Amino acid sequence: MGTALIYDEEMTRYKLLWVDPSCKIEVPERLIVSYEALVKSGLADRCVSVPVREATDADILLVHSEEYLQAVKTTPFMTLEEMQDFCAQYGDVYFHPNIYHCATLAAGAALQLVDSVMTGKVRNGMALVRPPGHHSMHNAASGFCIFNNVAIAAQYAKQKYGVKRVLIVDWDIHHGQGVQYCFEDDPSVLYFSWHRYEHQKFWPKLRESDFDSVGKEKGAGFNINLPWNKVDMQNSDYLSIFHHLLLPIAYEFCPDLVLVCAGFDSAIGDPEGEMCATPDIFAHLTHLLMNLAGGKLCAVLEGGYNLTSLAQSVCQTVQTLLGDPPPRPANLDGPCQSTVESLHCVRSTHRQYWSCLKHAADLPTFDVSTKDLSLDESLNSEESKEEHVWPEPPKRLTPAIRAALLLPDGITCPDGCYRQSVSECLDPLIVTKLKENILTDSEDDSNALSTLSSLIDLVEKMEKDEVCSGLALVHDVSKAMKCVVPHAASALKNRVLVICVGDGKVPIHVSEDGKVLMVQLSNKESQEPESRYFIPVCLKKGCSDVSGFIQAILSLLLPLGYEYDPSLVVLVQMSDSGLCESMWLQLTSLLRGLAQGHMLVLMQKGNEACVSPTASSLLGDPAPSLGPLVAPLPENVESVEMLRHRLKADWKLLQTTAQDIG
Ligand SMILES: COCC(O)(O)CCCCCNCCCN
Ligand SMILES: [Zn+2]
Repeated sequence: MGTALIYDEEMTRYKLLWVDPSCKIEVPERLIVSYEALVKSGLADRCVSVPVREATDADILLVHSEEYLQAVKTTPFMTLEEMQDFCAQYGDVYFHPNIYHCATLAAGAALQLVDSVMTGKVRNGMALVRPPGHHSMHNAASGFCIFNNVAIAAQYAKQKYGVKRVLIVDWDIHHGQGVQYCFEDDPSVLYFSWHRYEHQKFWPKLRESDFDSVGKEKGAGFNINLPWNKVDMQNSDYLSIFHHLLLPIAYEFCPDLVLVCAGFDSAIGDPEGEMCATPDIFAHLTHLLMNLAGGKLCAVLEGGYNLTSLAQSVCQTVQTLLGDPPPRPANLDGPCQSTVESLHCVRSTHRQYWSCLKHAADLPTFDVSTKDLSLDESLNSEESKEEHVWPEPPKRLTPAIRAALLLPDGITCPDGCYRQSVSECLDPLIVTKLKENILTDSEDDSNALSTLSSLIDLVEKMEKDEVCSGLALVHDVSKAMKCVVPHAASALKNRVLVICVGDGKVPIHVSEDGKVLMVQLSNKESQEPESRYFIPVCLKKGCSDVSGFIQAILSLLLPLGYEYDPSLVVLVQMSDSGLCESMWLQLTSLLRGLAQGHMLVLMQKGNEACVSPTASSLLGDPAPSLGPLVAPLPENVESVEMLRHRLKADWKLLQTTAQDIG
């Protein structure tokens, strides 16, 4: 199934007709440069083009009042003065004779996207729309928004498709107060928004945008606000919030549909956001959401005012929706102090609502609301705002072969995958190396020899970007590891992240040089690790504690993986991994976000049934939903937390509390 792209140039046909400094950034070119970048990059052609439609009155009345709709309907017939008077009652929004029509198309586009995804016509999609939506309220326009496109889409999905749970992720840099108000008491819609806040000094300057607005009555816990109290936030800050706040709750909530208020004013260069996160981060944010709801994800454009970073960010998002692995995240750092404070506050505030946060620390004792008087922001006047420059996002080449499989005879190769032939012509150099290090002389049977040298051949194709990912079903995964890992680590620029799932003994000694980072997920008592680069994660009852396992992945393994930034991931399914298939597929899919998708999966013969589903993960298909999660086993939470506490000095992306940051 493909990716829908919804765009209609009619939505470029309105603009600001008078002088208003607060509205001048919302220009038609925003849509034009975004669409043109998708066309120029060839991404538009890879999408399924879906037409817009006009939202009906009934659609709009799902969120807005009759009188508000009627009032907006009169604007096309207003004089300029009447329009300006009409705007004066709202904040930071302008009207135009054609804006009502465009607003019905923007809302209609979001509904077309929901229809396309919910009917299975496409897997996911993006709608490029204006006017944006997340500020508009039941009775009022606000912040360039007329109708709340995403809120209408959520109500529509519930009403028309009986969707039980909708997750709305709002990565726009402004708080979508309109969405918050709409679903405040509704436990079927989980609204997550991060937003520039600066202790209520930044627009829309609302007290209810702070982290303690958790929702009301039945909706308590289903509204999550992450305030950015400083600017210049970076990729590490954004990833930390996803790993330690949004994703654990999202997996526990287990949505049937994910809607994204995809505003790109949170990208570097934007005059509103003044953040430093680079456009490629949106590939990772998208990727990290794509394994929820079985991949049913609808992204709807909100803000984004730097035409360069907007266009780049839109392309990063769409390319990931198409299944291409994200680019390697450039030089991640840890989250900054302000981020960790906000993270700490939100986690402890939501602890009572979400079992994944039960272990979260208490609210910090120090007064988090200390205005940072040291650097008076007002000094930060126009002149001193240096022009941000950033490199073009890395070319995300899509290797000719997305997944190459090395399978024993008799096992069919799943569709879309390339069968790695067991090489006949063995490279004598490799043969000797194998004989010396791996094969005991007794069994230098040609079969093992050819399998292992084919494995090496596969890894080399991955290094040359001829192949994106690989899967090998072998007799002995330990031997395969001993053959592949040292070989891959020996290449100069390589860093190899090895994840072993299962209780077998890891057959590789991990040196301190950092070329290999080994993580073993098993139910073996966690002994003291031999080296800084061997991390044993002990999960009782194997991996049947699904929520304990997903917690370990999201708040331990992924932060480690992103910070380590490997060039290759080797994922080993030891014989007795005891992992349920859907958990295994979530792990495979999530790890694809690393190493630009260069992942080699080693599976023990006997797990034939798992080959095809794993291959579809390697092809970019979303993993099936895990279903609603119960509380993780306390002893698993305990062991993961202890490990995290021990490792966070070395691995800064593991920090979640103000104390952590030291
Ligand atoms: C939902 O639309 C996307 C948006 O959130 O970006 C709208 C932002 C309105 C920002 C209003 N203040 C502008 C001050 C100009 N310096
Ligand atoms: Zn915005």
